[in-house]
Amino acid sequence: MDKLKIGVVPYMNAKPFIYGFLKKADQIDIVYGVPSVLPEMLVNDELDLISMPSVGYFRSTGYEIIPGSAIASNGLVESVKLFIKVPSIEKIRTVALDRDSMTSCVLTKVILGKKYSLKPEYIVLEDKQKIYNEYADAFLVIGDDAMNVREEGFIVLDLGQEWKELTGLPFVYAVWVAKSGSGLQGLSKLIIDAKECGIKSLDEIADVEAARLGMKKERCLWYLKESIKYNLDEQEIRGLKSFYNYALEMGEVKDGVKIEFYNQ
Ligand SMILES: C=C(O[C@@H]1C=C(C(=O)O)C=C[C@H]1O)C(=O)O
Repeated sequence: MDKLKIGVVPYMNAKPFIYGFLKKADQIDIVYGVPSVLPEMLVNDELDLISMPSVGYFRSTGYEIIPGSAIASNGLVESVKLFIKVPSIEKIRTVALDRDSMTSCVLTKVILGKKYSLKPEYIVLEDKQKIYNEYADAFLVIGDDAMNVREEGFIVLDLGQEWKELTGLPFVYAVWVAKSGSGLQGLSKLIIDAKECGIKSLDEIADVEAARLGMKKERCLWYLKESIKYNLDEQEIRGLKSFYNYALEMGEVKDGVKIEFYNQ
């Protein structure tokens, strides 16, 4: 039988799932890609299943969400941050958005628009090192890099926390998605099993990640245990629907997309 090709983000937040997938290397091939490139690989049938940026799901049809798992936060996320260079939030006129991101680019627009009544110009942040130059007033950085930015001289907004303050809900950055009618069996169990295996091994994962990223193990463990949430339960689904409504109002997603679950 062909191996299942799973596309995942290369960040620490996906490592609990990856840890479990690696235990089934005889059945699974893992392909790493940043959030802005994975959806296209699913469309082109290069992959069977991906951690789909929530916005990617809401921009298309023909996908289904595998129940039970997500990459989410309920308050502080630590790895999705807006670094503001101007002296106050109200002074932001230009924002450079991490080119690797899809969901958090729209989250930035929702937070600045709805919480701070701002409509800045948005440009692309091609190279994260450029945030130390002053070519925009604020910079969105996601993933592991966001945790290693030198924060002196910036006002920093944690967008997971900002979302929680705006809505009182968790925020879902990515869901697990396959094409509708792909006929693949047992996907929900496969992902839940992988996640449970990873969650039992967070201590070991934190050790590896600390060495990989040059970070303290305690910080990695806190991030993996407290900041990132791995389940897609009722509250997360409410957060996802609320985000869809905001994104729709801002013209960022397709009209009429439903949250459809994969049930094979
Ligand atoms: C929490 C994060 O979530 C990621 C952010 C995404 C995005 O902004 O498009 C997509 C997938 C997630 O894995 C992060 O990048 O740190």
